[in-house]
Amino acid sequence: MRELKTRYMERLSDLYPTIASASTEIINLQAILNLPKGTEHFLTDIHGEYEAFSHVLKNGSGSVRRKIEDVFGNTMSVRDKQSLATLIYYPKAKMDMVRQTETNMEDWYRVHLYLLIEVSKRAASKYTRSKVRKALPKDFAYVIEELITEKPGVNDKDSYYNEIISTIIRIGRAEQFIVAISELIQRLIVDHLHILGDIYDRGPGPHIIMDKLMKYHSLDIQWGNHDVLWMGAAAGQKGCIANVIRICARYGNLDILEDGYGINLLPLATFALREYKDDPCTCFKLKVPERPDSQEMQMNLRIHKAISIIQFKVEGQIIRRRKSFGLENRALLHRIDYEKGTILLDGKEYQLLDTNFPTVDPSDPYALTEEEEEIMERLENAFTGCEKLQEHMRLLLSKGSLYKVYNNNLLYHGCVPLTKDGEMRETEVYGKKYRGKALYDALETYVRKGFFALDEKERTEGKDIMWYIWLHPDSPLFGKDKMATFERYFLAEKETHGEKKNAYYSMLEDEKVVNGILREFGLDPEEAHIINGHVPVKKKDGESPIKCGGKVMVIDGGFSRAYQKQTGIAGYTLIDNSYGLLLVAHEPFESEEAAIEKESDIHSELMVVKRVVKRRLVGDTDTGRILKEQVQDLERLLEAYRNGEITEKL
Ligand SMILES: O=P(O)(O)OC[C@H]1O[C@](O)(COP(=O)(O)O)[C@@H](O)[C@@H]1O
Ligand SMILES: [Mn+2]
Repeated sequence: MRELKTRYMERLSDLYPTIASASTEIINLQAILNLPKGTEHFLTDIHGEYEAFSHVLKNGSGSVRRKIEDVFGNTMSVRDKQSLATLIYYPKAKMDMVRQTETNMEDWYRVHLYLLIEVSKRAASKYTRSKVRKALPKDFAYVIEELITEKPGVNDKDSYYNEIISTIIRIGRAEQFIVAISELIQRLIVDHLHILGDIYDRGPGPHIIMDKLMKYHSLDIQWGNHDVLWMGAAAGQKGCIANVIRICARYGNLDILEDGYGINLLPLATFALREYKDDPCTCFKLKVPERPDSQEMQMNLRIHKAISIIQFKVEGQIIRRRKSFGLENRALLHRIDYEKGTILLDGKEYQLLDTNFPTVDPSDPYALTEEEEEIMERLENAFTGCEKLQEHMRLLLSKGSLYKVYNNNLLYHGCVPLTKDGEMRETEVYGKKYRGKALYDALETYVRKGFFALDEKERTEGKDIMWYIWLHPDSPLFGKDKMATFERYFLAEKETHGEKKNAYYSMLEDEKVVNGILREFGLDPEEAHIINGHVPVKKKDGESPIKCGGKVMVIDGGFSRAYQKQTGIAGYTLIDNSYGLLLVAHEPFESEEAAIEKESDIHSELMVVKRVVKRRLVGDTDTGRILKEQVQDLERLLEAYRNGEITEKL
C-alpha cells in the first residue's frame, strides 16, 4: 500500500490542483491568521429568562456600545449613542416609535443609515470578506457589501454612497434595510457564544431561548443540571419527567409544557383536582405572586402536590432499582409514620407540615396507584413523542457537552468534585471508578447512550445517569451533598433544608487545587482559566466572581429573577475579545418595552479581568492552530508540486 502521507497529499491536490490554487489558499489562510481574534461571549444560568437573554445577546454584553464608542467617540452625545444602540437592538420597534413624532422621516433614515453603515464597517473589519459575505442578509447582500467595503477605485465616494442610500429610501426599502443592517451588526459583534448551562427551569421561556439558539451562528453549550434534567425527561426517564413538571408547577410555568411543547397535562390536572380537592396544599405554594382566588392557581397548587408525591415515589423506585447509586438515604416515604404524621431522619423524628397522602399505601409507599401509573405512561409518551422538545434536545446533544476546552479556557457548569483535602473525588459509576476528567467523559458517554444506544439495557443505564447527574452528590453538575426537595416541602426545621456544597467551592482560592484541575484537563495553569456557573455569586454580600487571582471565574450572577434577591444583580456575563477578558455585571432587566421606550440598556458594570499586552490574533486561538496546520500541509503540497512528486491537474 502506498504511504499514507502520499495518499493524503494526493487528496489535497484534488482540492488544490495547481501551484496557483494552493498558493492562493496559503495566502488567504495567512491573512486570516493575522486578523484580530473574534469576540467570544459567555452566558450562564439563563433559567428561562428569555427577555433578558435576548437583550444581552443583542447588546453583546456591552460590545455594541463599545463599537459605537470606537466609531463615534466624542463626536456624538451620550444620548445619541444610546439611541443608536437601541436602534441596533430593536430596529423595528424603535422605528415604530420614531415615526410617531418625527416629521421628516426621509432625513432620519438618511442620517441613521449612515450611522449604521459606519458601525457595521467597524464590526466587519475583524473578519475576512468571505466570512462577512456569509453573514449578510440575503435581500441586501450586494448593497451592504458595496457600502461597507472601502472602494479605493471610486473617486467621488460620498456621492457614490449617497446615490445608493437615496435609492433605498426612494423605493421605500429604508426600514427593511435598517432592520437588516442592525441584525448584521448584532451578528458580527459576537463571533462565538458559550452557554455554560441551565437554560431550563424557573423562568417562563426556555423553549424560546432554545429556538433562538437553534438559529445562532456559532455556539457551544456546557450542559447544566437543569438541562440534563430536561434531556432525561425527553428521553423518557420518569424521575426526570416528574421533576420537570414539578419545577414548572412550582414556578407557575406549566404553559411551557402545554403551550410551548404541546404536552397534554389534562390527565394529571384532572387527577390532581379530584385527589386533592379539599386539600389546601399549603406546603406547595408557588414561587409566583399569590392570587388565591384564581382558579388557575388553585389547580396549579394541586398539580404541584400531585406531581411532587409522584416524584418521591418514582425516585424511591429508581433508588431501589439502582442500588449502585448509593442513594438509599434519599428514599424517604418509608420513613414516614403515616398514623403519627412524622418522619424519622438520621435518628431524629420530625413532624410533617402536611400529612395528607391519599395516594400513598403505607405498606408499599413507593407504588404508584393505577391512575398515577397511567398518567406517567402517558406523560412519558408525550415527552418522548414531542417533536419540538426532541429537536431542542438534538441541539443540546450536537452543540453541547459536559465540559469544553476552548482557547485556553476550561468551561463547565458546576464543579470538579473534590475531597475535603482538595483531591479529585473518586466515584463509582456502574461498577467502574472514575475521577476528574475521566468522570466527566464517562458520564457524557452515558448521556449519549441514553439517547442513541441500540441496546435497551445500555439505553436505560444512560437515561438513569441523566437523573443521577441532576441530583447525585458525586455529580459534577450538582455538586451538593443532597437535594433536599422533600425536606423543603414538608419540614419546618430549616437545618434539614441545607444542601452542602462540594469542597470545590471553598477551594477556588487555592492555587494548587486550581492548577491541578487545569492540568487534569490538559491545560497550562500559567495561561488558562476555569469558567463555571451554577452557584449564584452574592455580589451584594461582597462576594466576587473572580477567584484565585483571575484564574477562576464563577459567573452565575442570577439571570433568574427568583435569585436576584440573593445576588443583588441580574447576572454576570463574560467577554473574551482580542484585548482580553472582561467581566460584565448586569443590573436587573425590566422589560423589552422599557428597554425601547426609555432606551435603558441593562446597565452594566465592567471589570477587566485580564488585559493582554499584544492584541490577540486568530493565529493565537484554537482555530488558528488548525489553520496553521493547514498552511503547513499546503506548503508540503507546494513542495510536492515543485519537486515533481505530484503533477498539477490543469
Ligand atoms: O428553589 P428551587 O427552585 O426549588 O430550587 C432549589 C433546588 O435547585 C437547586 O439549587 C438546583 O438548581 P441550580 O442548579 O440552579 O442551583 C437544588 O440544589 C435545589 O434543591
Ligand atoms: Mn445549576
